[in-house]
Amino acid sequence: MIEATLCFPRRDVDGTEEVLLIEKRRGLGEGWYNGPGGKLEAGETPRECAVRETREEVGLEIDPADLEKAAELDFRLDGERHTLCHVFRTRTFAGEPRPSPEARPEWVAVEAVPYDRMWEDDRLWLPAVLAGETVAGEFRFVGGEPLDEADFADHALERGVSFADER
Ligand SMILES: Nc1[nH]c(=O)nc2c1ncn2[C@H]1C[C@H](O)[C@@H](COP(=O)(O)OP(=O)(O)OP(=O)(O)O)O1
Repeated sequence: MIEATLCFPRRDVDGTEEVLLIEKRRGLGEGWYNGPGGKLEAGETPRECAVRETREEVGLEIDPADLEKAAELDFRLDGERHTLCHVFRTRTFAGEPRPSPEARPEWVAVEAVPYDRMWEDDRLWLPAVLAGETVAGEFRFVGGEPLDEADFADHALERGVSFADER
């Protein structure tokens, strides 16, 4: 099973709530919008991975302590656990987003998140994450690798979960 992260930086511009998304330029979900993120490296905690991936992909610096854990997503493919994704959000970061070979960053109004250009599961959990809730979800795909070409089948979502035991 792969362990991965997603990070959603937030800001308020003259009363409009925005979230930093990326258009992914390569890898899983290429061509779709998502948060910065990626796979854990050996010895890394999810929090450390989210900080590193956000730095590598869009150039923002985040103190790991400023990340708030928002979700745990269990992506299953053909009945097997495929990817466990840890989702974080933060309003505290340094720097200006810049593009990289992996990602083209874009500040988007929370009211205008392009769900039709994202993973099909995102519309089920991202609104809650952007509303400040905590969620745990299981999302089942069928049809074989790669995950981003499989068919989304069904899901279960729990709200108001506690991540107190986060490593
Ligand atoms: N169903 C899904 N919905 C979603 O929103 N994000 C998903 C997802 N399944 C995987 N992801 C995200 C989690 C993680 O941020 C990313 C993993 O993609 P990659 O394998 O391309 O990782 P990396 O960006 O680390 O790539 P490498 O640099 O090649 O390791 O995709």
